[in-house]
Amino acid sequence: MESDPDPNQPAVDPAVTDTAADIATMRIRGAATIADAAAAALATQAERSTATDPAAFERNLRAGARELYETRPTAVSLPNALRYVLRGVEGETVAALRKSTIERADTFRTELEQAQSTLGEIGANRLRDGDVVMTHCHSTDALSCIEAALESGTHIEAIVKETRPRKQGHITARQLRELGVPVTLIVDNAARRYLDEADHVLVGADSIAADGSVINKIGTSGLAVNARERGVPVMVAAQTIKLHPDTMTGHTVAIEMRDEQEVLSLEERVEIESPSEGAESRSTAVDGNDDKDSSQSESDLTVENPAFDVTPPRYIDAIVTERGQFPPESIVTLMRELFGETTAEPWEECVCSRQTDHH
Ligand SMILES: O=P(O)(O)OC[C@H]1O[C@H](OP(=O)(O)O)[C@H](O)[C@@H]1O
Repeated sequence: MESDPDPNQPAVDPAVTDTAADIATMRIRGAATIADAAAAALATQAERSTATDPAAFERNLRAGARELYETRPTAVSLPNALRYVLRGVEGETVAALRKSTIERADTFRTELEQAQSTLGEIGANRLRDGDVVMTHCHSTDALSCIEAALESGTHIEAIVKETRPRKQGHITARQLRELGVPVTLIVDNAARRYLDEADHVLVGADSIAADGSVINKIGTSGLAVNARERGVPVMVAAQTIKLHPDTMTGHTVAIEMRDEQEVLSLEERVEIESPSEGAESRSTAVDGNDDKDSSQSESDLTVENPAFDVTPPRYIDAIVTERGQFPPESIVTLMRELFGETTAEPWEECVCSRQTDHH
């Protein structure tokens, strides 16, 4: 086994860096899936760490956790997963620390899967035979409710919102069709019209704040307001790993702003800004020509691409978790029970950090 080249600068394993890149670029996406991948990456970091002493091992692990944490800011399942794993790291030797990290990550992943399936069974109780469910984005927690309903013989149909700009609605449509659910795919702007045909709005969550606000894919809040106006109940399917502990102490949830090119390609930007310049300027822009890049930065055409929005609790009928169904206003009691007063950053949680503090 190689020795650690520089124990003061622990190397993050390339597989962890790859997972972080996949999360940042959304090849790995969805709050629960991100949490699962982050826990798996920490186990990989532990498994492959070349550290020869406990302090170096701990630095390795914390560096990996930090790299994963810094990928996307909104889904709290990511820091909650890192915190869960790091809290279970214990032992006096590298071998013991490694073993406990891997076991803790495995436990986390198993519990995540179990929580989703329990949540699904609870959520399915809200769905009646023949109900039509309108979905937004793609949520494995929301789909778990539909899957459980189908398993108990309940017939469900779905109206699936496309979900611009990344069209995660296509993933939802594909998975629902695989389950045999009749699907009507609509553009986001058609949602209010089709609410007349829906019995439920069913969405997931990236984070849930202490006041019961739900942070989910951009467009959720408008959908919920329209659903309230049309008398369609809004159900949020969210494992407790989506509860955001920092909001108990007054912090707000950061809303991720993503790249403008998810909304407007460079070519489309040129079409808007200089339609008369024709194909030549389009191709230089697409090639990433430096002059074009600098003119873009000086442009007065601004594209904003927030990935999430906040739905106030008054527009939500129920938050369904693996611990039961809650009115949004009462979710804080569950948060206190589960998290206590936790506010530390996930990489500060590692038990062995106490050892490095003395150095
Ligand atoms: O954990 P599950 O229920 O799978 O997904 C929860 C939420 O994560 C997704 O975010 P993104 O597509 O990663 O930006 C959507 O906002 C979805 O509702």
